[in-house]
Order: sequence, then structure tokens, then C-alpha cells
Amino acid sequence: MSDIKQTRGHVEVRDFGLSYPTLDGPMPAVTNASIHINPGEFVSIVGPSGCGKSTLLNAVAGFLKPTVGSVTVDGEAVDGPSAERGMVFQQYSLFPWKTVKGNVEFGMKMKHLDKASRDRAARTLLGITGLTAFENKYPDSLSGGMKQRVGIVRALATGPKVLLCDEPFGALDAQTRVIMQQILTNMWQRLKISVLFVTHDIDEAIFLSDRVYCMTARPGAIKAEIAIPLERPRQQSMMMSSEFLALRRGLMSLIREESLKAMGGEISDLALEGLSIDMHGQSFADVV
Ligand SMILES: Nc1ncnc2c1ncn2[C@@H]1O[C@H](COP(=O)(O)OP(=O)(O)OP(=O)(O)O)[C@@H](O)[C@H]1O
Repeated sequence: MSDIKQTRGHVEVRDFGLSYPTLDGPMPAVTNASIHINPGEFVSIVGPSGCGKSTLLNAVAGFLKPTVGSVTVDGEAVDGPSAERGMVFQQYSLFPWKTVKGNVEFGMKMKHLDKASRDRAARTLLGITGLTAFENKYPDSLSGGMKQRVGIVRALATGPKVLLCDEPFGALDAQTRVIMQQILTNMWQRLKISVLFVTHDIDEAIFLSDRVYCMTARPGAIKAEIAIPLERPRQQSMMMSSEFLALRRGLMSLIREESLKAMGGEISDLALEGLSIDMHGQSFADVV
């Protein structure tokens, strides 16, 4: 990245807690979580299933209000969704009745940008992501990877300070996923935007991020914050390096510990080891 000093896109989540109302009373989903994203930084959140990753992300997006604590972007409290915070979902959420270019221009229209500016921004972003030839196609005729490229371009077209991504590549095949990771990194480096990225995939989190937050089992708190000192630009081959593998091992063991807790003690380490259980000569079926 260039060394231009950045001042936009500083996210601060302080002492955050959120409970969902349920028939049995408030159900705490996230508790006492503090995270920050420096301007232009790429930060991921990982953690066991149901630990509150999306809840935290949706609060930064302004879709959910904290029960306690605060969420600010550049010092201003988040009070509802805004074009300053672009969002990319796992389900592409494109408008099926609009063309690729129509989808990309939608947010800019809402911001009352004139036609010439919309056209220029849409064409530039579609060009960078290799979608120029598809600008007049409808989402139905696109592959999953293409749809998600449109989703990313659409979120970036309004010039947000922060890009929020909720498992954006979770529905894609492994090969497409790798390509999409490279496209996203490329866009991020060009636009110098802050990114908060939720994923289940530890390799993806390490490969993309400057820092990774690991959450505890529900109610999710921040268990650890891990800096990713791998140099940029990053290449796929780095995933085999000892530095990468050490980071992977560390994160995996943190998440495994929490995943076991999330299962409420139903599965013990002994059961997972399996072979260490003494069956006294009986078959498994006889014992259970
Ligand atoms: N609207 C809701 N009402 C009640 N409970 C909810 C609601 N939305 C989410 N939850 C619960 O809150 C917890 C956190 O959910 P959230 O989706 O934030 O977790 P997550 O870490 O993103 O999950 P996953 O990894 O499975 O995508 C979960 O136990 C979930 O079932």
C-alpha cells in the first residue's frame, strides 16, 4: 500500500453487548466486546458457530443497536445504516430485475449522483473486476463468483469509508473463493478502505487480514486479538510457509476450545479421540 496517511474509516466498538428479545426473556448474543479498525486496515472476526460474529458486524452496519456499549465510525455514533458503510452478504442480495450496471448504480442513484458520474464510477469498478462484458446481463445469468463480484462492486460504488463483509465467499467453491480473495485484496489496496470481514475460514482470515479477532462461544466476547505480520502483497504460496502454518495452528486451537464449549460439553476431548476409549472387548453398538 502507498504511505498516504489515512484518516477515514476508523471504527471503534467499545464494551459492546447485545441481547435479543426472546419468549424466555433477553438472550445475550454478544457481551463485553471491544474491537477497533484503524483507517485502511483489514480486520477479520472468527469464532465458533453462533458466537455473535454477524451480530457484531450488523451493529457496525447500523442494522442492530447495542444493548450496552457504543459503536462509532470516525468519532460519530452509528445510528442506522448508511452508504458510508458498504455491506456484502453471503447471499448475494442483488436486485434480479436490474442489470449488473443497474445494480452497481443503485446506491449512487440513492445518493443523487448525476448520470455521468454514476456511469464513470460503475464502468471503472466493473472494469477492475473484469465485469465490463457483463454490464447489461441480469444476475440470474451469472455464476456465483460473478454475482459476488457485482455485490462487492455495488457496495464500493458509493465510496464507503468501511466495507463490512459477512461470510461473502461462504457459498463459493474453493477455487472461485481464492480468486475472489485476490480480487477483494486488490480492490482494498486500490481504494484504501477499512474492512471488517466475518468468516468461518481460518485460512481466509489469515490470508486477508492485518489483524484477526477470535471470539468466545456465545455470548461472544473477544478471546484474542492476533496480528498477522505476513508481508503484502500476499501470494497463495505463502499459505504453506511456516509463519502462516504457525498462525493457523494458534487460531485453530483457540477456536476448537470455544467450539467444544459451544457444544455445551456434549462432546468431550476423550470422545473425539475415540480410540482411547476402552471398550472392554465389546463392540460400540453393544456399549450404547
Ligand atoms: N433475531 C434473533 N433473535 C434471537 N436470537 C438470535 C437472533 N439472531 C441471532 N440470534 C442468536 O444469537 C447468537 C449469535 O448469532 P450470530 O448470527 O450473530 O452468530 P454467528 O457467530 O454469526 O453465527 P454463525 O457462525 O453460525 O453464522 C446465536 O445463538 C443466534 O442463534
